[in-house]
Amino acid sequence: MNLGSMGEGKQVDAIFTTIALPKGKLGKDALKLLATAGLPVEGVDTETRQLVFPFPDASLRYIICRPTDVPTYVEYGAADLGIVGKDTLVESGADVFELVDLGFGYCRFVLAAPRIKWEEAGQSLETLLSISRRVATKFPRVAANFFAELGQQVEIIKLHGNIELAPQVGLADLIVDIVSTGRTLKENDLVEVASIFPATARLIANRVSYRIRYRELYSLVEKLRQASQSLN
Ligand SMILES: Nc1ncnc2c1ncn2[C@@H]1O[C@H](COP(=O)(O)OP(=O)(O)OP(=O)(O)O)[C@@H](O)[C@H]1O
Ligand SMILES: O=P(O)(O)OC[C@H]1O[C@H](OP(=O)(O)OP(=O)(O)O)[C@H](O)[C@@H]1O
Repeated sequence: MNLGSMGEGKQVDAIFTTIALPKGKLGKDALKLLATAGLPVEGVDTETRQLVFPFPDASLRYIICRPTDVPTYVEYGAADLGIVGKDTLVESGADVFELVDLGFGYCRFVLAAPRIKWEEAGQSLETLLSISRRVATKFPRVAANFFAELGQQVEIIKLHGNIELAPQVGLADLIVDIVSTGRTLKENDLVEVASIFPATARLIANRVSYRIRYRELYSLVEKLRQASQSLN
């Protein structure tokens, strides 16, 4: 919920609905979803330096965020709605409503190991984990939950990208990362040794604004839900 300026030099107290859009891999599909839902998208680009796109006639504005920041903008109410990968959402631990599985941006979390280590362990996860204790990941919360469920104690090393590098230079024995085509694992001679959970893009909402502005937001959410169904 935000107070916006309505142009013509005239300041009007208009309540904009703010939607946080991710730049990067999900940006294009997010814009396609908005267009399919009949929302304005003229001139919106998730990859430029313009970070706010207001549409006063529709009382709507989009803000362009780093994907990992989308849950934060929504949780704090700087955005009413947001589009974010389930992977990022779970990792953030943000207290938001998860409203719609939008279907695009499919990937899945895996535990992966260097092929040679996996073979040395006789392709047994138990054996592998008895000799491999350091895990590199961009997703420490997801990794910690996964190992806690297995009842395994490991050391988790947080990285910000190119996770597949860590086992090649001895920083870690294993990685927890998202996989889509599997190409990156293959190119780095890593193999999936356990599947954790799948992820797709989600529509999320700020808990307070979704309650207070239920009517407007519900109608927007339904348009987006129907658009996602028609695209999948
Ligand atoms: N290889 C992939 N194939 C398909 N979807 C992916 C892939 N990698 C990531 N995703 C999905 O796209 C989302 C955004 O990924 P992207 O690489 O654009 O940003 P990021 O680097 O994870 O975020 P940040 O820049 O904030 O760290 C991920 O959270 C995930 O849901
Ligand atoms: O299975 P694939 O289709 O090869 O995709 C998987 C890769 O995509 C993601 O990386 P990203 O491109 O987001 O870069 P990052 O390492 O900087 O996170 C993920 O972390 C893998 O490295």
